[in-house]
Amino acid sequence: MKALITGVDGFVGKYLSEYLLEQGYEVYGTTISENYKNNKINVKKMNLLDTERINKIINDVKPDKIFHLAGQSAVGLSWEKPVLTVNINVNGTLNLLEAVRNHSKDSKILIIGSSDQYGPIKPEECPIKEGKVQNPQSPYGVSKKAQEEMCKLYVNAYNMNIIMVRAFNHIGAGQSKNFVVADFASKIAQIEKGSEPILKVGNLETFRDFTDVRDIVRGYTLLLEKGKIGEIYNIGSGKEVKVSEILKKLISMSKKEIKIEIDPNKFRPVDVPLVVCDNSKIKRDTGWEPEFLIDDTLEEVLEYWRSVIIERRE
Ligand SMILES: Nc1nc2c(ncn2[C@@H]2O[C@H](COP(=O)(O)OP(=O)(O)O[C@H]3O[C@H](CO)[C@@H](O)[C@H](O)[C@@H]3O)[C@@H](O)[C@H]2O)c(=O)[nH]1
Repeated sequence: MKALITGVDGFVGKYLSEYLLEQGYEVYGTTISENYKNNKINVKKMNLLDTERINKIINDVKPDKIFHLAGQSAVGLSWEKPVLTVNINVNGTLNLLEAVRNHSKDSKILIIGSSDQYGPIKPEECPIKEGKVQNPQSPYGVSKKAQEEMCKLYVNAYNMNIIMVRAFNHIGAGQSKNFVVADFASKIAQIEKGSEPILKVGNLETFRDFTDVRDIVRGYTLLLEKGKIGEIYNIGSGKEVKVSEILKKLISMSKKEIKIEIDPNKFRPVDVPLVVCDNSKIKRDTGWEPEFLIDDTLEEVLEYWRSVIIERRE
């Protein structure tokens, strides 16, 4: 069974490729980077906006399963780079769909969307079901909604084998500092290594549903094995945590005295206050259950940053 992961060198791609290898898949992965090497899988350099290259790779590999992870995934960054975000997330996905339609129509494709597509949610609408009307409030959320609309069209018009997932926040070792847990943990590790003991943070009042990335990649794999074509699935733990609580937990794992400073530059023009996943559909159709506990994942993320941050010498 051949699986192709776009964006294999990203945070989720690295975990997914390991998991698929363990499951016995022959793994192919695309990257935009010149430097990514992994001799356990077949790595192909590919830019999602290079249609010729995408067509060639899909035609050569003809994967049984495609996990489309490549994209611009940071909500904060999408406010700074809205055009890039839409180009990669909408046009890039469309280029992939066209290549599959032309050269490998039987491939099953998992398209990664986001809970950010829902936009602001009232407490009484939580946990959020897939049927909730979408009202995205960031360039990123709008791009992911548009991506999904294109996919629905390709299922209806061309009978393509596409399953769509809306992922809620996920965390783990190796995630970029654009995301809140990695941002906080990396700064705590820096402070432990001698930086000024001031932790600058953004909006601590929001609630998010955090899931360990290892649970997420297992869910993605189950969706392409057992999910229904043309359907949309939420994936997330089903539990909400306040961002201030995450900060408190991480700081309590450190022996250093740390002063918290609210930095207005870290606030976003619009920030969704509350997100909680109703995961009953993915559980029902695939048997997926989250396994990791958030406190254990936070410990591991902090340990990871401790291992990569170098001692500061004055
Ligand atoms: N990054 C960051 N966020 C902070 C900080 N302080 C507070 N926050 C708040 O922490 C929350 C989570 O921020 P992110 O980790 O950047 O995640 P997100 O905006 O919820 O987006 C993530 O989740 C989506 C699913 O809901 C994903 O689709 C998206 O790709 C991303 O992973 C936001 O309310 C953000 O304002 C900080 O110092 N850094």
